[in-house]
Amino acid sequence: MNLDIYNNLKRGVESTYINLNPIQRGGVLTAEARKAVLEFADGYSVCDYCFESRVDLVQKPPVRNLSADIAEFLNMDDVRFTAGCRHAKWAAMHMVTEPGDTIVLDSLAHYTSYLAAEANQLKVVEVPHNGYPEFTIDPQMYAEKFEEVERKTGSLPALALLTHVDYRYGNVADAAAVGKICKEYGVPFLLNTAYSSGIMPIDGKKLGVDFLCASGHKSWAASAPMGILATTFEWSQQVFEKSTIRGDWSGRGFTKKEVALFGCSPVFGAPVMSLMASFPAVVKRVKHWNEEVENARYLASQLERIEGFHQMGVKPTEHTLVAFETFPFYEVSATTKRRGYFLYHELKKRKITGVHPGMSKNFKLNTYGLSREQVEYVADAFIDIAREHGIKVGAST
Ligand SMILES: Cc1ncc(COP(=O)(O)O)c(C=O)c1O
Repeated sequence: MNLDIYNNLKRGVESTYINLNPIQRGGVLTAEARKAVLEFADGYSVCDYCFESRVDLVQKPPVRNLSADIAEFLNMDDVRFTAGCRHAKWAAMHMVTEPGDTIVLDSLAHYTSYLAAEANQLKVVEVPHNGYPEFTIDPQMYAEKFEEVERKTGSLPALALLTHVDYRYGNVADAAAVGKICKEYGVPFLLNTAYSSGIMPIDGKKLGVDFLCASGHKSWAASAPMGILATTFEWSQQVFEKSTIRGDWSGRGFTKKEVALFGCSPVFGAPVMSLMASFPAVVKRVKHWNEEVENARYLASQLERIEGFHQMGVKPTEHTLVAFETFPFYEVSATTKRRGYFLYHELKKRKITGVHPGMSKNFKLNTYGLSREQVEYVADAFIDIAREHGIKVGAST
């Protein structure tokens, strides 16, 4: 065993570079969060003053307040902290469905939605998207799928899941319309806000959401693994059901512990404290969502000046995660020694990172949190790379 490899660990990504990695933009810590992470880095440091056997009830540091404030911020009634959005989805499914049930989900759902269903022994029925180039989800298709499930199984689906913003094209789905259909049919509605809450304003009640799942490390400026499961008063008791198990020999029971949270939230320590320390900044930043989208639209318009480049998904984009089809770069890659990696290296030379190494035919990027100057710099860099490789660039409009 060579233990030296664990010394002096470094991330290997220059902090001065512009990072366009779609999954990373919304999880960049605030300065306050960096301080809190150091202060609470030790294992169970959040539990110094735990008197009620659950992290979400701890008052010093104010985790109890944070739960209530996040519920208010999302316009939901009750909140718990989970090990990522994936755990939140698993937990909601686990507590409101039975093995063998069917759930309906959008065909742009993240793999963790499918795996959460699989781990709960659920069958999935997909709502199709409308295909190239927009890939949108028609909310009305949820009603069609509900009826299809009822015809085939004799009962309505146990749950409907919608990915509010999908990870492939950054399309913002019409959650309110899906929420309304769910209410009409009486199907519980789970909204995956991994790419929306924490960066854009979300009102769970307005959207008709029963279970709102969020990702702290993706969109709330928190350290991983951090997730949020928010629900309504109607569901709270069932979703956060307390343990009833009893040792047959010892007679021991754990009646304060919540089953789907493994008793106590599994994210005490750095994750929850970074979420807490970033929360005031998050409350403020969602108010600037329109400016963020304007930056992404600007970048898309500049990249589309490059002949053969097309933005995919809804146009103009309604999110900061944007996907592009970039065939001319693919053609260039075939002529360079570095093949598909040429783009990665060209960007790296310009101190830009986060576009997946090896991608040149299409890629996605995220401008969230970048200044306008940084976005302009990125646009100029892509245009520069195109010109250097003989690709035509149209005039700026
Ligand atoms: C749409 C979507 N949902 C969920 C996840 C997973 O979130 P977490 O890592 O918090 O479990 C991702 C991660 O990329 C995602 O894109």
